[in-house]
Amino acid sequence: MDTDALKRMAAEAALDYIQPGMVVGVGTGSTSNHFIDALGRAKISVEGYVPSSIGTAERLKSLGLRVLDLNDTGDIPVYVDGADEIDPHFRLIKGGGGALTREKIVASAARRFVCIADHSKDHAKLGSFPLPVEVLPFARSFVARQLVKLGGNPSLRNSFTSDNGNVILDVVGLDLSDPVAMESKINSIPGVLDNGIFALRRADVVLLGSPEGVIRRSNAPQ
Ligand SMILES: O=C[C@H](O)[C@H](O)[C@H](O)COP(=O)(O)O
Repeated sequence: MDTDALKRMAAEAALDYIQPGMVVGVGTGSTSNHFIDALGRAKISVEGYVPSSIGTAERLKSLGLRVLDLNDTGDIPVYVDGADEIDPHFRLIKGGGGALTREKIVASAARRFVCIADHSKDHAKLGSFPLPVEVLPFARSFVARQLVKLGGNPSLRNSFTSDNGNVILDVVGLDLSDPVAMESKINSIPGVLDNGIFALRRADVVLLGSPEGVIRRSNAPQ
């Protein structure tokens, strides 16, 4: 079974967490795109969807699904999104597609975060995927120097501007053995919008597509 089929399997399993009348947060990326397509087929009568990126909003609209502005909703019952790495404590690295800042905002506004991925994203510890950091263009070089002081080796993502008009530094070499501490340290650098460590706001449920079926892990009472 190819990776895309495993992503689709996890995405379709996330429909179990969607109830009529809900406001649903929707992530970004290829796995989230499968989730959007599954929503389009399922036609659940939700109140609407809060997208984590312009691309996600466009895909939702193209399927006739109602898009809501986060500023017009209260707390969101559920957020569904993919990840680049997942550790056994439900902590994540995200931002391979550069949508990490809005993703973290919508995830933080959600009462339950359901993370969907193929099983290759499952890692004993975080750190093999280069950590995306969204940075104001004005502060790019300054932030890069601070990341080097933290032990990292940043490189500018080529020809990429985020939905918020910013650049992404992809950082290798950081010690992520304490993800909460590193998430906070990086975010305290002036000019950093956010970074792709999701440890302060972890996933609550992880659904992994695997050749044996969907592996379900839960971090919270259902
Ligand atoms: O910025 C992008 C997101 O964090 C994605 O959710 C993440 O990169 C996973 O993407 P994919 O589902 O395409 O593997």
